[in-house]
Amino acid sequence: MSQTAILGAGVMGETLLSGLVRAGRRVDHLLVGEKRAERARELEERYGVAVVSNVEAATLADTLALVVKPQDMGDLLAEIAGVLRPGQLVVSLAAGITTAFIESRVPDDIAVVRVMPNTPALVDEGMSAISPGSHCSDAQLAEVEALMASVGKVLRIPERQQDAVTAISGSGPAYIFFVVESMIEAGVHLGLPRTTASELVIQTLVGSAKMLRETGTHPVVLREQVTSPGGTTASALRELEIHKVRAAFLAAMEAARNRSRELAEGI
Ligand SMILES: NC(=O)C1=CN([C@@H]2O[C@H](COP(=O)(O)OP(=O)(O)OC[C@H]3O[C@@H](n4cnc5c(N)ncnc54)[C@H](OP(=O)(O)O)[C@@H]3O)[C@@H](O)[C@H]2O)C=CC1
Ligand SMILES: O=C(O)[C@@H]1CCC=N1
Repeated sequence: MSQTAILGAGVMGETLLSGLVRAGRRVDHLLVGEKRAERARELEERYGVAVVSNVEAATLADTLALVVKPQDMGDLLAEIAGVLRPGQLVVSLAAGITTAFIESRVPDDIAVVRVMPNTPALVDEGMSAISPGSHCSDAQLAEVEALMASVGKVLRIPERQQDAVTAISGSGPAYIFFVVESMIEAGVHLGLPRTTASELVIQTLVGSAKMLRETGTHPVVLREQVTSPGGTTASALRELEIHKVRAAFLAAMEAARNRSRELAEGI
């Protein structure tokens, strides 16, 4: 089997690494590029994976997953470009960074794929959107699809949709955690013990998510089923509308989409 290297093993890089290990990928077919010695030791102990320099990883691996911050991508590409060879596949998981940005910094015969993953990959419920660069073959795109399928669902999308996808599923888990946190706090305000409020909210979230996925019913219909005429839910939803929560979600996701575009310009 071919060697895969993960360059940048922070939150998302380690999430991918752990998912590949869980999916049965042999650790001797994985490499990690990490510059901090302490972090390298931690990853070696936790996964038994070899942690090497970026240049060594880029020399040895067939597929390179770049999982550094968008602001660090230029430096990383400058560091490894000289050792890249024809036939290698570069997969970027960074927000904002376009395949054109990467292609302009690596040799012509390197295939590039852009991926927007999310952290639920940690529990194999990730959502990844993938887009091929200008000279990526179907087989190479399928390889990335298989790589990300080991930690959840994968969608192929045109690259022009990547900034919007980043705003929805890439950042999405944070919005959901924010809602959960807010509901737990509300439960505490209403006098419930924090543990009770947490259990109620988390199970409600899991149950609602399962209903959405398993019934395929539109969320409006599911919401209406909960909303008894003149009842408690109608009172709550009226407050959410008065406080413009729907408009706030739209504004928030537009801001995330715009930030993704800015990251591409190195702002
Ligand atoms: N977190 C998330 O939910 C998601 C993140 N992403 C993308 O994943 C990427 C990483 O994000 P995230 O994991 O959150 O960020 P982190 O800061 O947790 O991880 C980035 C890692 O890259 C390391 N790093 C920086 N420069 C280099 C280098 N030259 N060589 C090797 N490693 C390097 C950093 O080390 P050090 O700390 O020592 O600088 C750090 O460990 C970003 O591009 C982000 O857009 C995409 C979707 C979701
Ligand atoms: O906040 C960020 O920039 C990254 C990209 C999507 C989720 N986290």
